Amino acid sequence: MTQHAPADKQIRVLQLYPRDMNIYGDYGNALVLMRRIQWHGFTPVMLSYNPGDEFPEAPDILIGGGGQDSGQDRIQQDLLGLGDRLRSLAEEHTPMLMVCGLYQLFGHFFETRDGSRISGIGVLDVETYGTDNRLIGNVVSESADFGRIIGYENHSGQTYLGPTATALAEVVVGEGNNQRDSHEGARFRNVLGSYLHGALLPKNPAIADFLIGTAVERKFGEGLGPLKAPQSSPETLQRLTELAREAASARPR
Ligand SMILES: NC(=O)CC[C@H](N)C(=O)O
Repeated sequence: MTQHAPADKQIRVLQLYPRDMNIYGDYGNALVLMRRIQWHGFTPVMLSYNPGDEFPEAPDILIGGGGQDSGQDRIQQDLLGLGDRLRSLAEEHTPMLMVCGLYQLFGHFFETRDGSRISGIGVLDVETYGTDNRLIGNVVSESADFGRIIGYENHSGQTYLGPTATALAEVVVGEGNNQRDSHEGARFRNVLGSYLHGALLPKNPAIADFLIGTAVERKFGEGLGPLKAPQSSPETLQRLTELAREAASARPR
């Protein structure tokens, strides 16, 4: 079986700020994308961007993870410098997944508990306020676009959607964006923001395939075929995913 697609069929995945923004298993999202891109018959290319780097050309998918408030503070200036470029990519329907700390900074701002503001780039119409309450534990949520989304939250910031934001999902178990409404995450075009780590994509392959399928459609004008994993049947992969989802859903918070 051919495991490698021709080099011209590359899908370029760009990880934003992996040095500072990459906790609670977020790197697993990058690994899942690499593997599934290959299983879908394309060549994955992993790129990283840290403060001061040259921004890689033509990324097809962007991902970003969570971090401490101090990490968010460290990347703030650099991220603001990328604002125009990232807003254009979002407007052009580039698929992106931003988790927790970078979800907050893809919004307008994160106001920490001491009242200082870490500015965001406003791709998503959301605002975040630090609180004394840390929201921790597994989350089960329902999304119109992706079905049941399961993950793990750990944040003290609480996020509120503005008038032009759409929630990614509604929480069934856990807290999600905040303790007042039941929203989890946000979506603008193909940009998904979510509080869920764990990592998110191993337990939610529907979201991984949305990111990959959107990238493939935009770049090559074709849809995704069936998954071809060299060592496992699709049924085995499905079963492993289900076991992980069941285990996470059954754990107490
Ligand atoms: N897990 C995270 O990314 C946390 C983000 C932010 N520092 C908060 O506590 O809200």
